[in-house]
Amino acid sequence: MVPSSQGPHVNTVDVLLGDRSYPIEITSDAADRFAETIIDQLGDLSHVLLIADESVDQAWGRPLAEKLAESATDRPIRVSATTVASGEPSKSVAEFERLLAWVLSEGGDRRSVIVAVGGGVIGDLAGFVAASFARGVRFVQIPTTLLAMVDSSVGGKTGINLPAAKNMVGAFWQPSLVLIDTAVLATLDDRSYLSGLAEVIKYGVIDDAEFFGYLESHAGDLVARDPESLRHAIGKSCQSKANVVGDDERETSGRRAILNYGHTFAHAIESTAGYGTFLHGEAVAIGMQMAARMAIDTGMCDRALWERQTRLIQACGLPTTWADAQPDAMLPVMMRDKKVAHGKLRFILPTRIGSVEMVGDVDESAVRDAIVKLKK
Ligand SMILES: NC(=O)c1ccc[n+]([C@@H]2O[C@H](COP(=O)([O-])OP(=O)(O)OC[C@H]3O[C@@H](n4cnc5c(N)ncnc54)[C@H](O)[C@@H]3O)[C@@H](O)[C@H]2O)c1
Ligand SMILES: O=C(O)C(=O)C[C@@H](O)[C@H](O)[C@H](O)COP(=O)(O)O
Ligand SMILES: [Zn+2]
Repeated sequence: MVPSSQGPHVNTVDVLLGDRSYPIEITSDAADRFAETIIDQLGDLSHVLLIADESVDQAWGRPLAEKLAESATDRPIRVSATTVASGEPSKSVAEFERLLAWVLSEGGDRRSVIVAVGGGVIGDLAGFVAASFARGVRFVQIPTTLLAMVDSSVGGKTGINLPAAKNMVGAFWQPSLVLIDTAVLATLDDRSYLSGLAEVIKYGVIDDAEFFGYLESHAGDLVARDPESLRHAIGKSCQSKANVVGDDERETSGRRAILNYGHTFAHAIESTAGYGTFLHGEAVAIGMQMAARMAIDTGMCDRALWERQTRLIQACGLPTTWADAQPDAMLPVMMRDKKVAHGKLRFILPTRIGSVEMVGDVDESAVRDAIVKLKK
């Protein structure tokens, strides 16, 4: 991304959904232009409600709020701002209710626009507030973690957790705009950063064998946050997700369910370990290993896939096993997965690198075996 006299280079990926289409703008060192971009792209904008993760508020939330208030001198914009405590426990009914009350007390109405500044927790939570308040107001995603840049800010799945079921309450509600500035990642700790690489690896396994090969040869660069490899990985991931969501916005045809690879296990890992014990990406890494293990054991894929996936996950500094995994605790939680149909679990399992299938009618013993085999 080379800055020029016209301003920084912007790589745009479009999510094509008819009248709900929107651009994902990927830039570096351009966050000071976000206020202008929001004003230009959203048009009729009189009130912005900015919801930021407390850990990025000072560096990114407040400066954006000030710029928004200053930018439109001809047509002043009222800006309200609040913060949310960092971490998965904030994706709760209590925090959702607090934010709805806050929007109301700030005089929010159907013309208000919610701007989410943070990782997947803030995007999911603030997006659900946007989907719910006054039966839906527009919202903008400004992702500040790698995971949010490559996955959660795109596609319109918003929601919160119930104590025993991850993402169980929510809505499909598309953002009007996604603004990514990779410079924001400079303050992200290594554990949270690496967690985002799990969802990047997911796109390689489910959709794009060539990209998987790229990740194998650039894992070291990505772990070291090499800017060029990072921009490539973010662009490819957003394009894969945009294609899938464009084909099946609400997971009705089954196509979108491929984005759930590893997630039936991952959500049970997050929930049974206690929200916040594992970062989402860490649980997805272990969940993809459990799913690949099931695929080998049921003859759906060969061992080579398993070996390549294991090596890549490990090269990205992510866990591949969970010593405390308890099938008896995980199975009841898995039965609340949103892919369950007619009381039966359905899994996304790989057939080869770049291709997965939805599989129903899996024996419970195969699920238990996969969990136990990854219990090291
Ligand atoms: N909606 C979707 O399609 C979708 C997709 C994938 C994941 N998710 C959800 O996203 C959540 C995980 O997202 P996440 O990994 O971004 O976690 P997160 O939002 O909890 O962020 C991780 C940590 O990084 C901190 N942080 C964020 N940006 C920072 C920055 N720039 N500098 C310093 N610290 C920063 C946060 O305070 C937090 O402690 C999970 O709840 C998961 O279910 C949703
Ligand atoms: O966008 C999707 O569709 C996904 O499945 C992306 C996942 O990475 C993400 O974790 C999502 O929130 C899981 O959705 P859920 O429907 O299983 O709760
Ligand atoms: Zn995920």
